[in-house]
Amino acid sequence: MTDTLARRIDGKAFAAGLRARLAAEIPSLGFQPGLAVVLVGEDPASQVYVRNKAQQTVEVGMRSFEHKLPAETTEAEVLALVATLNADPAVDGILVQLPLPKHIDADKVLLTIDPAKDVDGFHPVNAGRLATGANALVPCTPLGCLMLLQDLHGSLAGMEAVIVGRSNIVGKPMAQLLLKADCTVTIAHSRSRDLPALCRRADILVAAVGRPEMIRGDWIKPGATVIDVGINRLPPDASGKSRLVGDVAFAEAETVAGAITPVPGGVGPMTIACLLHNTVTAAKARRGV
Ligand SMILES: NC(=O)C1=CN([C@@H]2O[C@H](COP(=O)(O)OP(=O)(O)OC[C@H]3O[C@@H](n4cnc5c(N)ncnc54)[C@H](OP(=O)(O)O)[C@@H]3O)[C@@H](O)[C@H]2O)C=CC1
Ligand SMILES: Nc1nc(=O)c2c([nH]1)NC[C@@H]1CN(c3ccc(C(=O)N[C@@H](CCC(=O)O)C(=O)O)cc3)C=[N+]21
Repeated sequence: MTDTLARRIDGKAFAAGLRARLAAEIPSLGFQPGLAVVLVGEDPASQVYVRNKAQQTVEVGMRSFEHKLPAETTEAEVLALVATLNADPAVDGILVQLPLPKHIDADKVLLTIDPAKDVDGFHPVNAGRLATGANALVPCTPLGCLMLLQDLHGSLAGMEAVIVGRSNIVGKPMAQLLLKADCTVTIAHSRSRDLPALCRRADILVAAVGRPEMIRGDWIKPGATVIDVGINRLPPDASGKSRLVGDVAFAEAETVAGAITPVPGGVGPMTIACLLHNTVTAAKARRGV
């Protein structure tokens, strides 16, 4: 423990700045980038998230195309919609909200998205490009984490980074980005031995597990930078309020860490801002600007 609390990394403010820079750039492009979001089913959390995305898309001056389909939609219908969006010249970015209902093969849907419009960066072509150091559309959440880290530290060269979680959406692309930024990278997962000891090596600790407050204060090296990707909604307490917490026990961690992202207000807002950023990048590349 140290006497001072960790610096809180304000992802919400950084994301607002990023959106303001996009809003300033878009009028000079000579065309209006368009983002299509596909939502299958009625999951209330996804509906809120998709509404936020659509609102922020319009606020920065882009076109938003929302496709809300009922939960019973067939896989063939989703594939046909993606094909239509691939062919639509007004659409620069396509995002299919995950998770999809169980009867739809998500990998098959992601493979159908034109890699040039894959603003989530989930298509294997973009994952392969990122892994080999080529120009890629990079998954939004890890891209947002990298921006926060570079804003705080400048160069990350030589730093020990430990990422807990190895999903294709967060953990793996985060590792690729930190490796590219010259960190020494360790990826931990559910089969890792002595996770607390692994975490204590980290100058940069990224938590992307999906387990509320799993990472404790005494797993953190004093002064380390902690990036908490986890978004976990706890069941309502006695007063009926449900609370959002990360994968890190924040109150403990902030007495040890040098800097830490809060939940909410940390990584989450960066994900949406990076989605808009990727849409502008994809639009410029496709239209040869
Ligand atoms: N802020 C944002 O914008 C976003 C937040 N999220 C949040 O981030 C979190 C992670 O998401 P995502 O990557 O999609 O999740 P996944 O469930 O796809 O992956 C979780 C990873 O954590 C690992 N894991 C699970 N339990 C343990 C454990 N006890 N010890 C060590 N590792 C463990 C798993 O290991 P294994 O591979 O061995 O099973 C897996 O690699 C979630 O809370 C999600 O809601 C996700 C996307 C965007
Ligand atoms: N194809 C696809 N791409 C995604 O990027 C994707 C997805 N599917 N499915 C779901 C996850 C989750 N995700 C979040 C994004 C922003 C916040 C966010 O803005 N959070 C705010 C507020 C959250 C709240 O109050 O509910 C915050 O952390 O401050 C959260 C979660 C993107 N995901």
